[in-house]
Amino acid sequence: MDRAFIDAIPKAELHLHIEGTIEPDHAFRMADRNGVELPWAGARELAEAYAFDDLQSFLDVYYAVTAVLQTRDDFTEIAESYFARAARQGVRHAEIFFDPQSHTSRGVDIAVAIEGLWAAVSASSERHGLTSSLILCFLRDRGAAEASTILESAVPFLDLLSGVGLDSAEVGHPPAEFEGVFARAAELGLRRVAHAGEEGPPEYVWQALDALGAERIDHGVRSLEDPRLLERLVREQVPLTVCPFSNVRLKVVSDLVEHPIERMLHAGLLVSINSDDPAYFGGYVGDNFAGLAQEAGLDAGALRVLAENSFHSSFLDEDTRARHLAAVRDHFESNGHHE
Ligand code: HPA
Ligand SMILES: [Zn+2]
Repeated sequence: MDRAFIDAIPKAELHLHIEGTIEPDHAFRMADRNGVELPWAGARELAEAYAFDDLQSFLDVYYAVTAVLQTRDDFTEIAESYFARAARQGVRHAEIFFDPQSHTSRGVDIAVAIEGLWAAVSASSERHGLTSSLILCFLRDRGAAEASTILESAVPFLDLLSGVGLDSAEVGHPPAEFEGVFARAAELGLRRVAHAGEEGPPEYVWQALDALGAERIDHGVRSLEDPRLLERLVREQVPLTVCPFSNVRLKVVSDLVEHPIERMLHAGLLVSINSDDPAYFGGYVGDNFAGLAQEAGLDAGALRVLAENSFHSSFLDEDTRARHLAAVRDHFESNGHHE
């Protein structure tokens, strides 16, 4: 399969942290413009810091770089750059995460983040040919009380949000602690997703489903360790948004060849492929698809199912989903990759 064919597969991206799309050179351009001192000498030194041992070692760099984001335009600009790159790799719909606490904790108002991102989201269809929406994530290591405060501060912007999520350092911060916050989010009409089973145990996936009412699990790769959980995820067709490059870079798996994505597909799980933090983990969603094809040997049939799953896992309405699924079918059939 050639790269152009892979990039042209219509895809939805459902696990993408917008703060994880700031490329090193862009970070330094914004830092210079805003008079922010980054703790690296330049873009090359920053890129060299992208050798991670685990989730926490990545998060330390990721939060440090968010300091460059100061104005509405900065937020608009990073979302614009992401949409431009994503569109070139076949993304037709993106449900993007943002971490407001990483901004409010530095004195940047939540309105700056949401309004800045919204300017790009609301224009993404016209400018980049892809639809998009915003999912507000709570930083689980900052606790439930702060999550409640941030959720209430987002209420004036409810129309600009599609859902809430849960991210940041997983181990030691079980989903059940956020039961009340997620219940309130549901009451506000927001969709619910949660990171679970990345570094944390299968028990956290159970909690995300049962205590939080999560409609999608972000990562969830450790679910394979629990046969009862696996059976439930298959039976209920709970979407798992898997991020292969991220899993390799954060040492959740040793390399792409060892990645369990094919096992997950064969088990009947509703898995999709996503880039997580593409500026940090070696590539965007098309790069993840291409990596799996080249290194892990995934064939056209597998890539097709993964692309279809991305739309099945999205919060798009039925008609829109059906339109995207027809585009996936046309892509494979008109290019001679019949199953
Ligand atoms: O992969 C992730 N896991 C948890 N928190 C995150 N914040 C950005 N990326 C991640
Ligand atoms: Zn993530």
